[in-house]
Amino acid sequence: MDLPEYAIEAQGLIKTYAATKTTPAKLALNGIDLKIPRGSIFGLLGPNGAGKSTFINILAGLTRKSAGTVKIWGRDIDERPRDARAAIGVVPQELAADVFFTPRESLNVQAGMYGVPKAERRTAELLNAMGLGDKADAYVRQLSGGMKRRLMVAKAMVHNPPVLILDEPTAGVDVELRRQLWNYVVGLNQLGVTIVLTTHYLEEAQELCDQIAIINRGEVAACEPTSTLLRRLDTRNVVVTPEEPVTDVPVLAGFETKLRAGGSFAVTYKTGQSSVEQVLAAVRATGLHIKDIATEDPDLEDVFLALTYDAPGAADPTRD
Ligand SMILES: Nc1ncnc2c1ncn2[C@@H]1O[C@H](COP(=O)(O)OP(=O)(O)OP(=O)(O)O)[C@@H](O)[C@H]1O
Repeated sequence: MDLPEYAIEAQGLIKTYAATKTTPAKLALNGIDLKIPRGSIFGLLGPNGAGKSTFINILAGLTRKSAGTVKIWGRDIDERPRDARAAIGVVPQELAADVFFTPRESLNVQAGMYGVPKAERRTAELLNAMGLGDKADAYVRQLSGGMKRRLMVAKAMVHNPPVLILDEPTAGVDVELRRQLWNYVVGLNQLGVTIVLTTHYLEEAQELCDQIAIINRGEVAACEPTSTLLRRLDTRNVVVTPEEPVTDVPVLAGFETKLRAGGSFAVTYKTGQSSVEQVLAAVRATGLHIKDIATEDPDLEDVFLALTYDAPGAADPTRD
């Protein structure tokens, strides 16, 4: 069978939520074009209200789009809605566990809904993979928030979909469980599952995703390989540790400086305008002796802020 080049393709996707008695109509997606390559771990980032959940809910068949086309695993959601939906597993943002079932029952019910024959069910395997093996027969209401979250990932995978979508999966999950969850997700990706996730943990997206789309006000502000996105920001820091720790940040002509822990300080420069050499010359000119230096690349937080807050229309009050 030919595999599609893209796990998900959206073109000209528009969603307007209809007005109600108390709220005006809301344009949540304003022409989204996105191609999510098969086999990738793709991050969808954006501020609150950017439209990420709307996009995911359209993929999941929970929200109707207003215009545009969407293909999941090459299947158009209008022409082949059932086939398209069978190709994705979605872990929603809200914890919506069925409190009357045990995890084992919950997975079996879900598998039944997707028509997975009993012989092909992987209930025990999925529960073990999510660290829930010993809770298989506990009541779901006795599980912690992190356990419920992992149960939802297991549920999303019962029909073995080639695409797994996680809407802010680590919100409210502690650091260790988050690690475990990501290890499992990366493991699935290595088996060939395409992963799409939304997260507010920018460091996490930077660490995990090979490609990132930044959504802002219902539009794609950027969609690039993570490394390209990071290179876009041309500011760098040089962290200088002087022989004698400083308590006041030195004033350097033409550079911004900030105090760091332990008497070090960071000097920010633009790669297009200056060089590390020039930074060091400016430091020496103040009479300081340099013990050590380190350079820092920008992190996604910087890129994100630059793209979402300087984007054209960002200050347009008519859009909210
Ligand atoms: N059912 C709805 N009816 C009307 N407006 C809605 C509805 N759902 C979402 N919106 C609005 O559409 C916009 C996009 O919301 P959406 O939930 O998709 O954003 P998001 O990027 O997922 O945000 P968050 O990170 O907070 O989850 C927001 O302005 C939101 O208030």
